[in-house]
Amino acid sequence: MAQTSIILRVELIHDKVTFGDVAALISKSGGDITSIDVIRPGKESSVRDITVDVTESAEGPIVDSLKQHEGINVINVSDRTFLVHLGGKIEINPRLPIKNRDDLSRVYTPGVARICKAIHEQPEKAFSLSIKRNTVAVISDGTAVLGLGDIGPHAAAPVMEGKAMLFKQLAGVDAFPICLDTKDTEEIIRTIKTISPMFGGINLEDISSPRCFEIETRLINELDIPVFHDDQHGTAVVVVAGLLNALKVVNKNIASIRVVVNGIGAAGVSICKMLLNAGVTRLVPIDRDGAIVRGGSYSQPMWQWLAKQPQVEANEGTLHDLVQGADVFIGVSRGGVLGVEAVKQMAPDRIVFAMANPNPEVDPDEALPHVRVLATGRSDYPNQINNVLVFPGIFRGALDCRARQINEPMKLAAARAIASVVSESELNENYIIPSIFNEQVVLKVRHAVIEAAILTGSARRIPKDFR
Ligand SMILES: NC(=O)c1ccc[n+]([C@@H]2O[C@H](COP(=O)([O-])OP(=O)(O)OC[C@H]3O[C@@H](n4cnc5c(N)ncnc54)[C@H](O)[C@@H]3O)[C@@H](O)[C@H]2O)c1
Ligand SMILES: O=C(O)C[C@H](O)C(=O)O
Ligand SMILES: [Mg+2]
Repeated sequence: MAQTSIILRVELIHDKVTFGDVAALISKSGGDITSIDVIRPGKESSVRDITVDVTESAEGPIVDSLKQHEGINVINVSDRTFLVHLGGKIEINPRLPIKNRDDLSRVYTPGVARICKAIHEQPEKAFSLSIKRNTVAVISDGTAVLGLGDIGPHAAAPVMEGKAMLFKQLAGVDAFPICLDTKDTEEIIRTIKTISPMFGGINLEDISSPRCFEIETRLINELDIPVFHDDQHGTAVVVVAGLLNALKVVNKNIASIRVVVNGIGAAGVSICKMLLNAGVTRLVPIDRDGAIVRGGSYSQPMWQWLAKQPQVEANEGTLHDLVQGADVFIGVSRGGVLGVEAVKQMAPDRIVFAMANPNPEVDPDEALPHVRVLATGRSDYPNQINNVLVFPGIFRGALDCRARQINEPMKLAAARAIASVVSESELNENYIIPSIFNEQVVLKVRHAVIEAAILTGSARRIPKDFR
């Protein structure tokens, strides 16, 4: 259940109600008071702001119970999550002020014309004389937004703005959110190619499968800047990083574990591929109609590819049948599809990565007593496996070395770099993956990505610290 935080502004009539009564009502309806501010003290009545952590479903009952109580006047209810979204979360700022005519004639006509001509003569100068070198487009069509599904381009915007904030804060990358009002593969490809001149990289986001595979492959081939579908590869990189460390905690070898991946969409396909590259020998990919089995026949090219891999199991069945005896469950499907009873059927020292957002495949509180290592995509539990550990550092590295593409060796290097941020002595069940606020993450990912880009010939420039 999604957790939120609300601020209740209430007036208390003192001869009818005490603050203790208010606190009891809130707590009885499932709210957790985190702070209280007195806005207006008074003898007969007072006004307070009460900040309360609630699940979305508890918000209504709390407000109703307060309203129904004599002596409590609910003046306002504001949701802190809504408040931070008022007016959007990012803005564009000039890098220098225009203070006089002289400045004006340099940044604008006539001065700017010389810069235009220079770029016209040598197009690669766009990287040094425009925002291109540090700017990434975060592009979605709104069809697979978090685990919310096809909610359209307008509703997708807050996620893309959030990614842009993270790009800037964590890696200094200027990212611009773009939501396209089309689901047509060709139109998406054409549009992205058309707007690409301003950008040094393209981060595709929340585009549903299987269209995301063709869109990404075509753009990689047709553009000379890196194109990276975050939900595929960002997720796969962070999953592999987390799994490498989780296996150390439970003392199991990657070559001997049996791994169930549930949800073979954008994230699931890329995770399966990367797991095979990392050495998994027993893989059970499952989508909503059951397992994708070795030797099976599927219309989706990526599923057909999986059906040809020798490490993919041949047994048909549902998630609940096949999760029995598994060492690892990785969910990138939908909230709540794995009950805790199924978790109990897994092998001892089980590892569960329930990564559907915003609600994981299994309730973390229910699963925790029954697993050795649990990770989710959320920030309110330990072991947050989220692609935010990947995209800022990968693009920082790719932009700094002007990479043509973000290739497999660059992704693997990123996974190892993330895993390495957690030292052997720090590693434990609740700490398999570094915090996104750990500054080592972007630094190490950037470094590893540039090194791999240089070695594989993807880099078009050697950054100063590598010369
Ligand atoms: N934590 C992270 O960093 C992270 C990253 C990417 C995606 N995700 C989450 O993973 C989920 C999938 O994202 P995506 O971009 O791959 O979406 P997607 O739409 O490309 O893929 C989802 C897949 O799950 C399948 N599915 C749906 N219900 C299922 C069920 N009951 N059992 C098995 N499979 C089922 C769909 O058929 C589809 O193939 C979302 O909830 C998303 O928020 C998390
Ligand atoms: O946006 C996130 O938090 C992770 C991921 O990109 C997702 O789509 O769920
Ligand atoms: Mg996403």
